Amino acid sequence: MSTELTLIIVIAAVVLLGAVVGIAALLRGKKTKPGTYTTTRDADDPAPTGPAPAGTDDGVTTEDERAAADAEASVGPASSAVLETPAPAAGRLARLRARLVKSNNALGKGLLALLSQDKIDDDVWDEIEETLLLADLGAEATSELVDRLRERVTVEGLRDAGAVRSMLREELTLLIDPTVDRSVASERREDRPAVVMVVGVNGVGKTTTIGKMARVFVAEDKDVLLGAADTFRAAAAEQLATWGSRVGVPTVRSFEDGADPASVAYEAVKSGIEGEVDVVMVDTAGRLQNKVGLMDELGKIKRVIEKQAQVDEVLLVLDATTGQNGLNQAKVFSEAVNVTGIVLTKLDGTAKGGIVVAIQRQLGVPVKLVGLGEGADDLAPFEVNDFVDALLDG
Ligand SMILES: Nc1nc2c(ncn2[C@@H]2O[C@H](COP(=O)(O)OP(=O)(O)OP(=O)(O)O)[C@@H](O)[C@H]2O)c(=O)[nH]1
Repeated sequence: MSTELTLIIVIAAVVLLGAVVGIAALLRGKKTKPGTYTTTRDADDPAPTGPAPAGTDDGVTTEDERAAADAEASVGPASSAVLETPAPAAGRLARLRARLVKSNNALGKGLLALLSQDKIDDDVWDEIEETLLLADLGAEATSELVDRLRERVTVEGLRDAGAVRSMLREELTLLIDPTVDRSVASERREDRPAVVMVVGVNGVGKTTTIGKMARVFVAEDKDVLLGAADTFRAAAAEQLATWGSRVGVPTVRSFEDGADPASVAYEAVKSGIEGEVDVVMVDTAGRLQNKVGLMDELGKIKRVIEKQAQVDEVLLVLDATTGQNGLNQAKVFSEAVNVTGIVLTKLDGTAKGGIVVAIQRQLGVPVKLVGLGEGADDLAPFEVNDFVDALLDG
């Protein structure tokens, strides 16, 4: 073979290889613009930044527009030297069951013992009722459950311990309602990320919950972005950014004292749209000078976000140990923003697991997630069957 022919073959081979690599790259597609991160999980990804957005003329108040235009949020640290690998979310409630069992022995064991007695007279029914009320089930659900159990005991007669257990399991399951959709919006809709706002009074565990949820989404291989719109408490943004950086999730925050929370929320969602992430989670303040101010602020944050994307989920975080007080808070919040789900935290620290039932029934909003400890992965999707099992099998 002549040298020229060999040269031609080599050149042709190089051109062919280049074409194949080029086509492969095109086929793989590009999710984000150059300069923005392609996944939140690469430690060396540059964080997205962008100019402050301008207000729009779609009928939202001037104040809201100014909030959007004044945004000066910036992205906090997105990388950490060693990224943690969060535990998968599936089956977490079952895995964390011991935490519930420990705190809810009184409810499950108490009911089983009472219902397994040879003779269930009025005094026993009173005790059953008291046990349920003490577990924070609420008056309405308690009387409904007692009526149902009385009817069944009368019709079906007294049974052995196994039968009593399965009767209780059936009735508690019905009460908590296994048919309710408890999924949390975390899928992109057309060209927008899912937007999740997290609200609740201070100290209930909002920031911690967002951090834990970010880990759940990362475990599901989703791109996540956090927005630190709790500008009331200076350390809150730092706390949120730290949670994010542990799993390579960036946080949009403002370094300005007392920055407008709506601006930060706007910037976060804008970055999320530009970076084509799957889900943006916005943390909010739980404390302001007064209740009216807080509620106004939450409404404003939501309206400002909605200039660019629908708010798919408003999660209200409630501390399970606060009982009835938590319910009163919930009512106030649901007047300000349309709450779509409850995260019940600190369920590991209370024997009052019945609050799950009371909250759902009184608010008409499902419990979607439960916090079962301070650990990074101590948050579980709420599963009715696992929850009832934990109550009864302690
Ligand atoms: N035992 C237990 N502790 C929890 C749980 N969730 C949160 N906590 C703790 O509750 C405390 C308050 O949590 P934060 O996330 O700071 O609360 P926050 O609602 O963001 O508070 P503000 O930013 O002041 O509004 C922290 O010490 C958390 O570790 C849980 O499920 N179980």
